[in-house]
Amino acid sequence: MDDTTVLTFDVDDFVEEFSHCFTGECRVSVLPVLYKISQINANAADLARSLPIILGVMRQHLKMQRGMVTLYDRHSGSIFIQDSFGLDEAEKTSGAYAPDGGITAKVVESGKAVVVQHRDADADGQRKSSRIKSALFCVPIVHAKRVLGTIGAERVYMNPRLLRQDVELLAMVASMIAPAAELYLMENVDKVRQEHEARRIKAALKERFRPSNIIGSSKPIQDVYALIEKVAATKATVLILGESGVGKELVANAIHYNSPTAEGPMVTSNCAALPENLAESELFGHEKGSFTGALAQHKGCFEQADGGTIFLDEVGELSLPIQAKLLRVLQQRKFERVGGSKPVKVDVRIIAATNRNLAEMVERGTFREDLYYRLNVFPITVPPLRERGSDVITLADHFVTRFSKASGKSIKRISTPALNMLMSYHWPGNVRELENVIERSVILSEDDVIHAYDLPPSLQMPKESGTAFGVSLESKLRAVEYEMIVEALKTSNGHIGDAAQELGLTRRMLGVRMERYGISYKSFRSADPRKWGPEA
Ligand SMILES: Nc1ncnc2c1ncn2[C@@H]1O[C@H](COP(=O)(O)OP(=O)(O)OP(=O)(O)O)[C@@H](O)[C@H]1O
Repeated sequence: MDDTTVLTFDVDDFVEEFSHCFTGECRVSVLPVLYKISQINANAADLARSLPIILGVMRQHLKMQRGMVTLYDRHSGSIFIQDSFGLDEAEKTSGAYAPDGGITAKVVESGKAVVVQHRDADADGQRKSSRIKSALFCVPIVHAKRVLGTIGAERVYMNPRLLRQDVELLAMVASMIAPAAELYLMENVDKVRQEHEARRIKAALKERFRPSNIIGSSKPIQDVYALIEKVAATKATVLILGESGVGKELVANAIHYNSPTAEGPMVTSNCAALPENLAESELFGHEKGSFTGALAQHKGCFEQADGGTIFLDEVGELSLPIQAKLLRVLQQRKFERVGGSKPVKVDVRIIAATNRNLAEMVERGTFREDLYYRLNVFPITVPPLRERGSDVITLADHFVTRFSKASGKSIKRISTPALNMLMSYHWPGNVRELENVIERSVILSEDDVIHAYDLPPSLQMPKESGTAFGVSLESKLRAVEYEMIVEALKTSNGHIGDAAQELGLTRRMLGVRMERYGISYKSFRSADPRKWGPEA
């Protein structure tokens, strides 16, 4: 059992209160360390270079087990770990502290030092001795009355006087490095913020691209999940095939973020968007002065992806000369930058995707056969939405939740006729089209329901979609009439009399209309609102 005490100090009071410890043998051991740190600070003009040395002194001379220096960006309200030792990978890569949690945040908020002491205690929690087992402490880096960051450390202490002395020492180090921290934040604020943003986006992407976040539970998409799981653990080249908008990029991300190099970069290059003359430089980089406008050396996508994954989207669009270069990288894992002669070696996993029929392109001579075989090591075909059955509804529900949340609406359901239309449509644009359709319908919706008339006319085309409605005024009116009848029958639980009354029609008039649309009252005797067809 241990017993924990948290103490908060104004650093100046603290230094005064414990200055008695700054005598005798303590003082003798502290002075050389302080001198060393002040030298480091004076010699290393910028913070990024002096911090590793200061942390080294903390580790070697002060025998601390963990140490970290954080910086505080007051504009974004974020606290970043600028440098550290002894932290585990997760702590290091998490990179930032939420301002509302932990002692670092407390120190930034209050501008006061915090010391957390762990003491030995009996099994019943009674303090056994005043001996401190270990302590965690954190002091603010303050300049011109503004908190710029913190220095924190953890150590096992047998002697409480040593703890006081260390806190005092780090408070002095903090005030020594404060001007350099101020300068660093001023000069690098954009970089610091971008790095933080990149970390945040990466964390968000990782979350978003977990296979469990790929919506759908139909058999064809479950087969895709199984392939993702199998191949993610390997370094094999993957070729993702499927129509436009089926979710190929999502699959590529799921493979990367579940692979052993998930912490490495994931660089996407859209091959279709690369102009012929720039494609080589974009993919493989260029040397300074290699062509007009090459003002500096540029690292291409392959180099940027070193240690991670490159995703070559729309690979079927690459020209034959670039295909030849790509083949060489796949064979040798090395290339030269444009205008360069030194080979660059990279360790990159390659994922390519296309909505084209590459085998056919090989036959026509527009895609290199050898490259095709190099890419086609582990093909994954993502099925079109029209073959995924009720995934349409699951995805539609998912997008309704997402877009209604984003727009501050509280849409609760999709009406039965609207679900019917979604299910009958052939979705040439696949999930992307469904996403756009739902986003639009959420904007149009005026109550907490997505109605058939909130859906775009393209979904009401009889020839393509197989629904009963067209785009003319007449057919729109029929769509509305159909929906009103279905809704009234649902409300009345299939009682034609009640439904007719609600609609202001006679029973006979409603019966005629129901017959016209092939609606049976029986299917509304079920209370399940998720039954998407009146005949279901
Ligand atoms: N199963 C899914 N679950 C959730 N969202 C999905 C799913 N599949 C696709 N999406 C969404 O649909 C949109 C299109 O997906 P994506 O860009 O991955 O398709 P693609 O096949 O790569 O398209 P293209 O061939 O045009 O590049 C994205 O916004 C994506 O988030």
